[in-house]
Amino acid sequence: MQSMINENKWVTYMSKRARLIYNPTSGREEGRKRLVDILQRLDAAGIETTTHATEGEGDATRCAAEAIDNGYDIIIACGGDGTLNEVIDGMSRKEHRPPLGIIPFGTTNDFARALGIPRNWEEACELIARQELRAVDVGRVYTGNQAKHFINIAGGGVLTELSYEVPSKLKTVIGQLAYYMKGLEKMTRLRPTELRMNVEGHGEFHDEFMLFLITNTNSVGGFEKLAPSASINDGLFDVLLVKKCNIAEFIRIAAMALRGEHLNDPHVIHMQTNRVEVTTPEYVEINLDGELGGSLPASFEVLPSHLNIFADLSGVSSYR
Ligand SMILES: Nc1ncnc2c1ncn2[C@@H]1O[C@H](COP(=O)(O)OP(=O)(O)OP(=O)(O)O)[C@@H](O)[C@H]1O
Repeated sequence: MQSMINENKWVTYMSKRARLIYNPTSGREEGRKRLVDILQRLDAAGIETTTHATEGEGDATRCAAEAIDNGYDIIIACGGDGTLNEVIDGMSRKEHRPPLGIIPFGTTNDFARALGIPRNWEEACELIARQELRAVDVGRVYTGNQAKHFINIAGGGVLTELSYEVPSKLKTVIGQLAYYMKGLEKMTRLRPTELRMNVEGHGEFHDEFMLFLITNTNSVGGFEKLAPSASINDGLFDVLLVKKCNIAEFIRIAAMALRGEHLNDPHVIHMQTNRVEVTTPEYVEINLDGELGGSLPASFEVLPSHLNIFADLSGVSSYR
């Protein structure tokens, strides 16, 4: 607590304590280089910030949970979608969840893009300083009796394995292009998977599918029109299924998806729901926000308005 004299009156104000969790290897390692500037900017806004540099997988999850236990007023995730996913996972398990700030320094930054959080670090800090909060839905997935969380997308099928196959060094050097290069390589290995999906309100789907996607936002892997009706606070997932097809058809559907014209294709099934169960006789890995999240069988549910995130409520800021 600090005190100061303002117009001859003693005014007492509480400065806020923030825990900034950053991944020094994210994107082009920009977060690490900008750290001092970020701390100065937050300090000027009355936010006293301590930092934690993540050392590897799972570290951001642990650190976010500890920060809540230690009574921090604000948690800030600084990195890419993987770091953000881990922070959200750590926070979503807790009963008390302080506001979350996001400074995007990753390669794709899907969630920041979906929320209109600027890619420019100064503008992202400005949003945190302004302290306008937006409630957002979080996805919870159970595999066995283990629960994990995602903010942007969950999925399975051959192409969703893409993101964790791109080596981080390659991502650092050439950014988003790395995904597309790896994607082209993967096309040659494309094959369908037998899935049984129980979609609340829509019934059971049992067929061979190229992939399934369960999205919480409308911006996924650079495809900004993948689920045009998806909203981060409607209490619903958008589910997309692509039925068995050949490589040429799949490339055609992917090209249509870039333009947001895929939903009427006969190979594509699109639904909105708050709960999905997926089983398969095969071994199918699950992708959560771009990272490996276990394997099927799994059940997915929406936690409506589970987190409060610093965002621009006027809609003026945008990711660019
Ligand atoms: N010090 C570290 N060295 C290597 N990997 C780390 C380190 N700290 C965290 N990680 C791992 O790196 C993963 C990816 O990080 P992150 O998403 O922030 O960056 P990115 O992959 O460049 O961005 P994007 O996910 O937007 O493509 C995290 O899920 C985390 O498990």
